[in-house]
Amino acid sequence: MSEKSLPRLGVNIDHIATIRNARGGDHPNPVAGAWAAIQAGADGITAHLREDRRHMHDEDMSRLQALCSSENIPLNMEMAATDEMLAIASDLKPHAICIVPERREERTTEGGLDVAGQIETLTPIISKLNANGARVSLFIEANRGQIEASAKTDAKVVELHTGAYAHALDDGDDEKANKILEDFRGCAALAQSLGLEVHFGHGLTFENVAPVAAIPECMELNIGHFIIGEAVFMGLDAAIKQMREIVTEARQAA
Ligand SMILES: CC(=O)[C@@H](O)[C@H](O)COP(=O)(O)O
Ligand SMILES: NCC(=O)COP(=O)(O)O
Repeated sequence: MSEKSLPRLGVNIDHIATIRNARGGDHPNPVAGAWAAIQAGADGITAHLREDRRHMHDEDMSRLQALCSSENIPLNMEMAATDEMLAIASDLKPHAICIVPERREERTTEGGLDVAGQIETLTPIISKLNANGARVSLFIEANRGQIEASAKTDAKVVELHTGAYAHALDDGDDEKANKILEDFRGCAALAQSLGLEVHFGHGLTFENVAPVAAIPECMELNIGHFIIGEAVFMGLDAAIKQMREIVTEARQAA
């Protein structure tokens, strides 16, 4: 079988900071976690600086950027489209920025960004981030209207939110999960045809990642909560390597 291009594996280290913050000290340190993830073969580090700073803190982001640039590994900063975050990102200059929706009261990122409904406010922010040297992605649901709107901005990438797919499988609703996978395939092809690179992320696990990794347009997967949780049982190195193995096998078999 000929070698197929493999999706990059971005490891999201937010929830190392969640554990650290439970006690307010410095352990476990997310930057040390990022270093360990890089040693285990992560292709990139993803970190979400939330407006409420529930996990990553500003100084974590500066230290992550220093680590990633010295290791020559891309840092993907997730952020809301606010003036505060734009100013931080402009100083930090990470390799990539993923603009995500944020609701202060939410438990996690519960949906995709409404690019179609906010195109006027998002476009100048994306342009400023681009001018600052970042590759900008938009975290959206697999919806054709959102993809078409994303292509009208200066963003180079869309990351399709896999949360609803993961929840459908958790609920045993295979029919719904399969329908969402069909949407992923159609939307990934549409996005690529419009010149957008396609990433996927949120709620991905050893159990559910394979069909997503098999989508030929998928260039990057961003996975955090499950890998960090699984590291409690098998170690971070083994969890990342196992995820990489599943992703590679899925893509090679596609
Ligand atoms: C956008 C996204 O999906 C990530 O930010 C990730 O889920 C981080 O964890 P929380 O959503 O729990 O902050
Ligand atoms: N953009 C999604 C991400 O970075 C990781 O999401 P999760 O695996 O923590 O749910």
